[in-house]
Amino acid sequence: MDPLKKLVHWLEGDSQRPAALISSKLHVNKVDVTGRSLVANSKIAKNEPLITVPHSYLLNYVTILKHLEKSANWDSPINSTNYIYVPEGPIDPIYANFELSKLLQLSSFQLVSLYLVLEKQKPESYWKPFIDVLPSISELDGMPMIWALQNDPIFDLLPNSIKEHSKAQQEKFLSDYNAVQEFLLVAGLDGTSLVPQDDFLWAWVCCNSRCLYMELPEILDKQLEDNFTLVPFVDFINHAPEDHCSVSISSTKGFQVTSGSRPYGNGDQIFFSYGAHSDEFLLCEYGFMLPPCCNPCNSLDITPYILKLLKGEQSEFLKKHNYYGEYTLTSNEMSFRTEIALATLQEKDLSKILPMINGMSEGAPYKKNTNLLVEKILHKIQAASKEKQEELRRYPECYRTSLVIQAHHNINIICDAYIQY
Ligand SMILES: C[S@@+](CC[C@H](N)C(=O)[O-])C[C@H]1O[C@@H](n2cnc3c(N)ncnc32)[C@H](O)[C@@H]1O
Repeated sequence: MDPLKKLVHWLEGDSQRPAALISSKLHVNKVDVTGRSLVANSKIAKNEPLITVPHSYLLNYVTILKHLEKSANWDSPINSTNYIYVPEGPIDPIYANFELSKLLQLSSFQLVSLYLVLEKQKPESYWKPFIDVLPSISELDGMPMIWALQNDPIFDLLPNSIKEHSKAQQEKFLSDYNAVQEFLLVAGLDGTSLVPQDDFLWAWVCCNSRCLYMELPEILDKQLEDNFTLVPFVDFINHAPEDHCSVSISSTKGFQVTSGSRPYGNGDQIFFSYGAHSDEFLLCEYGFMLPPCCNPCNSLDITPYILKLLKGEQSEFLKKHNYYGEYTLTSNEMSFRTEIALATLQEKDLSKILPMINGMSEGAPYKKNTNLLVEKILHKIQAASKEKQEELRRYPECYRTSLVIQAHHNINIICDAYIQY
């Protein structure tokens, strides 16, 4: 049976497992570039229920603890999880080694990724229908952090801000991998053969690109970023900048999707917004960008260029007033932080900047030089971007090079909005 049909069959439940609800008006489409997507196959009204996935099919810290307790000599610290179905079956000798106190030190990313890798190795996992439809690592090849981990020279030709973002992700990934290896070592297991780095990378990027917000019980004492779950079928919904359908989680029913504030016609794709994200963010975290000129959240970070120009006293002033760093521009406007920093650069008497910070002055005397400074910085950025694009021509065209070109194109659109030719 086709993996997608197996997933739907699994979600239909049986005499023991609850049933998910998937509207017959939804169809899963498979396109090369955007992967799978959900499409309406007949008219859908406003606020129509489309999908409900019970907790028994959600993969997160809570459900994993419930599955692991079967093989361990401890009970999950989360009370009243009887609503989560766990199949009968033999004890797993690997999970039997897991100590609760050590397990609870793992973050959501660490635990869910570890569990995905171990369950993927089992021919009979309860989660198999879900795991079999998760994307392969090659389907997530748009994520530059993967290029960096593979030492692909094309990574270097990306704009600096994307490189910085990806390097931070890479560090987080490696630190999560080390934490999991440490956990397995303490459990007396051979971590590197049980969880090879490439397998962990697959699981980690699946979590990163498919996680949906779900608050974890307070007793787990986790960080904000740990509050996520994976949700089969709902994770086929692609991103659009404006909200289409609405998603929510109920403690009794599970994860729910309704059509939201607009109706759909036959053939319309169902989207929801992953957040107000720029193409740079979408590329780093999800491995894609919106079509050129379609992303209203795109901005250009000129922080390093401004920081280089600031004198000690000016930096101290900006730090004192919480205006140090995060200087951005969109094609329509420069951020207020950027305006303050550029005015500070021009002023000897820094007390004169305070009325601007307090909203009592628009800073008119600084505007002309501010625009000149911005132009100068953007010329430098454009020159660096041009150099990288020329270097890129030495490489054969491929998906990665097309993404690098678009990333530079996005920069040029913003530069062109400010530079007088
Ligand atoms: C939650 S999944 C959505 C379903 C996914 N397309 C699939 O095949 O399973 C998120 C991934 O879908 C892709 N994606 C989401 N929205 C997209 C969009 N607007 N354009 C292109 N790819 C998109 C990206 O690969 C992203 O990492």
